Amino acid sequence: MGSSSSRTIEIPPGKGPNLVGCIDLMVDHTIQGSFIRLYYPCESGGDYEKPLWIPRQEYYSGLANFLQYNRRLVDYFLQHLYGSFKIPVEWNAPLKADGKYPLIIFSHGLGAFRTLYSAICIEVASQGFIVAAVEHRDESASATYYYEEKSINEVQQQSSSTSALPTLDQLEERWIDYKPHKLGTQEFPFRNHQVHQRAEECIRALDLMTDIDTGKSIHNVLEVDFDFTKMKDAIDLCKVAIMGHSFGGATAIETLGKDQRFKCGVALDAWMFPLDDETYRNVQKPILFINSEKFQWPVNILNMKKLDSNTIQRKMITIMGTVHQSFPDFTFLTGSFLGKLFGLKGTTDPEMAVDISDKASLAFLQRHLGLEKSFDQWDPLIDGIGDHVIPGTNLPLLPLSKH
Ligand SMILES: CCN(CC)CCN(C[C@]12C[C@](c3ccc(C(F)(F)F)cc3)(C1)C2)C(=O)Cn1c(SCc2ccc(F)cc2)nc(=O)c2c1C=CC2
Repeated sequence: MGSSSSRTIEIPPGKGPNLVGCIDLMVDHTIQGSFIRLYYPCESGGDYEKPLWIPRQEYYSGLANFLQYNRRLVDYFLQHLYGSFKIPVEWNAPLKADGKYPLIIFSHGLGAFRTLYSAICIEVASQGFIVAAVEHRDESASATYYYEEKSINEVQQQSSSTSALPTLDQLEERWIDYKPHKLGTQEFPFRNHQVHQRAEECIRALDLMTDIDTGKSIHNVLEVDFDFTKMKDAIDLCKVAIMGHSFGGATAIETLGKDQRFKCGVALDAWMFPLDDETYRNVQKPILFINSEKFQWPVNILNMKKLDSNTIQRKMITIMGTVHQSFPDFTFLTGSFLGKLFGLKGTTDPEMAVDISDKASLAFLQRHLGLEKSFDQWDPLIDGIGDHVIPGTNLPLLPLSKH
């Protein structure tokens, strides 16, 4: 890492053979709709702009609110630092026509939103996947938005449009901020309700990707001119998996229990608290738990072990020298001093940590989606064999587990 002046902080580009395209998709405009940042293998040779990492100012004030620091100060600080920051993808580039791609649905953590795991999503897409990073409307995101029809009389003032689907000028933007659980109330029912809503949103995202694969005409509320009919027959709907970080890890497990179309899951530092007993009974699919060294605690690990099985592959590894924030993008975007101060970096180099997580994920996805790639070269990582990884957990578990 050069000195702070010469250092360029950036999200690493994908290591795979594909250039990565990116587009935002909201269908329909209501709070029940899907809001996705799509990463996909794209054609090379074009000259496409790179999209903003955090595309709207409102996300910064949402983050400031979530972080419970001085809202105006953090809002200003984050905007000043990251406001013009772009990610290494080709915005609105045409999909690379190369048969059917396996599909990953990605679920963000508490206080995050759809764009903050771009390093992982870009790497997976570069390896030949379509990745749909959903934005949850369960009030767990730092901020998110949807639209409502303007009251009818306002709309009548405008050109009375005949098209059934409203256009942006007839819609009102509505923002939802992060909602902390009310102190003094039970946190479990609140988070459990959210994890069920989050799973439904992942299922609806798969329904939307299924519509896109059938070539159905898609009305993208976000008036970007991406032609989704180009994705007809490009998604292998028999090879669908779900990934998520922290609350998103719990969401991945919940979704696997609800919808058999998802064939396996990768839970990155899962937060198991929101899950109910029925979910543990319902999940019958392979799961890879990739844990950080510092985030986990005994009860959370024991909840993961409740999913151990002799018949269904359930794997757990821990990447040493990592923290909870080693998975989201912020781990790349601060110098080591601030990074360690805010708990955004561990002692293991951030790129190496995410690289290990990505390789273990790809090996697990190849094994359980039946891919014909070379990701099986990283199979040892799934068994906790390799630099900076151990099998299972680093935690000294409760004596209970000895019996
Ligand atoms: C005070 C707020 N208090 C609320 C419960 C705890 C806040 N907190 C620890 C934080 C997030 C932290 C963070 C981020 C980002 C900067 C920045 F400066 F770089 F922007 C700084 C400092 C502050 C590390 C977590 O919630 C940890 N966590 C997360 S963090 C997901 C996330 C959020 C925002 C991001 F920008 C990136 C990633 N996702 C989960 O699903 C769960 C947990 C805990 C249990 C379940």
